[in-house]
Amino acid sequence: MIVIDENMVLKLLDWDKTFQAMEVAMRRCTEKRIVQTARSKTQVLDKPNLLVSMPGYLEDSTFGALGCKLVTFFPTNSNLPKPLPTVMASILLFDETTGLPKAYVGGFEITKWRTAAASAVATQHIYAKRSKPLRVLAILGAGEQGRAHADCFKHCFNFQEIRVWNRTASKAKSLVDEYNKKYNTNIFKHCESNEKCVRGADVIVAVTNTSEPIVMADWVKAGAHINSVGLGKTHHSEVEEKLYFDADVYIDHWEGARAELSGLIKAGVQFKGEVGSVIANEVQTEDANRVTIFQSLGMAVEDCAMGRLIYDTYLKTHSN
Ligand SMILES: NC(=O)C1=CN([C@@H]2O[C@H](COP(=O)(O)OP(=O)(O)OC[C@H]3O[C@@H](n4cnc5c(N)ncnc54)[C@H](OP(=O)(O)O)[C@@H]3O)[C@@H](O)[C@H]2O)C=CC1
Ligand SMILES: O=C([O-])C1=[NH+]CCC1
Repeated sequence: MIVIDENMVLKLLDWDKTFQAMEVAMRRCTEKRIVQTARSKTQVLDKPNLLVSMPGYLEDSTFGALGCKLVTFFPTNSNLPKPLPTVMASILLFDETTGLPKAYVGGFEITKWRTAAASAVATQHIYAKRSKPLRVLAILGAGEQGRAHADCFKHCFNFQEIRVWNRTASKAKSLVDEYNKKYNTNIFKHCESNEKCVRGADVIVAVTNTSEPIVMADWVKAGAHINSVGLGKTHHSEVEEKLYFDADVYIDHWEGARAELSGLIKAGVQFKGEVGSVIANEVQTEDANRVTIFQSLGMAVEDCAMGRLIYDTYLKTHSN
């Protein structure tokens, strides 16, 4: 079995290929060329800490794979004397003919990259391909995912302003300073409040652990697109609930949504469709003034596609 550790994974990752892998995973999902069930969650007794297993099979000549991601979600890690990431992951790939384990692939970087790229794919297909404005991006949350989204959206789109807000302001300020230097630009701007960050933004990315809404309906401009990524207490705690009734809400996978968005479903929110069906041009939002929301849950087959991409790239670059 090949071991591809986090350092190696980071060397092999590439935004364009990650975007392509997410497009394929989402599209195959809608074409029913995947198998994945709702994730199973093992909670560490009375703590909020979870071990989550995400097995999946994706049929595709380029990105297809049989694999399982094991992900830990330990929000208490941020309070440790030496903080550790709150989301960590490992991916196992198996030979789809024999079932033999093929590779262990570190899943920490992959989880960041593929989640950010899934938001970018959703933004491209639900929003940008309708020739909607891409002037101001608002990122709420400057943790691992906030940083990955900042890199990914800088790479995939051409925003004139990328605003960043974080509950702990110093982290957003560090991100802004670091990214303006890294990209030799001044488009990254720190926002003192989530309201200032959201008002007037064309595209909004929420990537926090909040269990209280941080994107209020009245602040969101007509026709804006929101990627809500954070898990929080439920998978829809970042956006004020009333906005879900006035928006077209897209999901990554029906089965995952039924299991993990039961709160929204019980409240009566209807989902417009999977992102895969938008990629396939089967569903689209027609009204330019309607807000769109991608409620990102994350899918096992996204990790399968990434495992395959990294495995193949590793073999190509380490042929001996
Ligand atoms: N949909 C998907 O596919 C995936 C979703 N996720 C989810 O994305 C979220 C972010 O993950 P990640 O960046 O790795 O986590 P980090 O721990 O690195 O960052 C957490 C962020 O949430 C903020 N936050 C925590 N509590 C609150 C609160 N009450 N109000 C406002 N902000 C708060 C933190 O702010 P501060 O700095 O002030 O503490 C920080 O910006 C998590 O909920 C995670 O489960 C992760 C992977 C995949
Ligand atoms: O899909 C994923 O890996 C996750 N979703 C929420 C936390 C981790």
